[in-house]
Amino acid sequence: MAEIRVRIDEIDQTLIELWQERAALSREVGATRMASGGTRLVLSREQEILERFRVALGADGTQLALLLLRAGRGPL
Ligand SMILES: O=C(O)C(=O)C[C@]1(C(=O)O)C=C[C@@H](O)C=C1
Repeated sequence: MAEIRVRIDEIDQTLIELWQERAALSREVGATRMASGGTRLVLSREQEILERFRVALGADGTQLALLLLRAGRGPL
């Protein structure tokens, strides 16, 4: 049981780091696009991402993807 908890904690730490990395990359892409006159959001891309998470994880995947997208773009 202790061993399993060690692995769970490792996974959680990786998830936290990936979350932070994704949010930073998302902000970078958004800033680059806006600097060249583009839009802040790309809804077709967001749909693709939502669909990928939904197919892989079901309804929870959709909720997770919504949170990921929100973390990258900040408040609307
Ligand atoms: O892929 C992009 O073009 C992004 O800007 C990244 C991202 C994302 O976080 O996945 C963020 C905002 C856009 O609306 C779509 C996707």
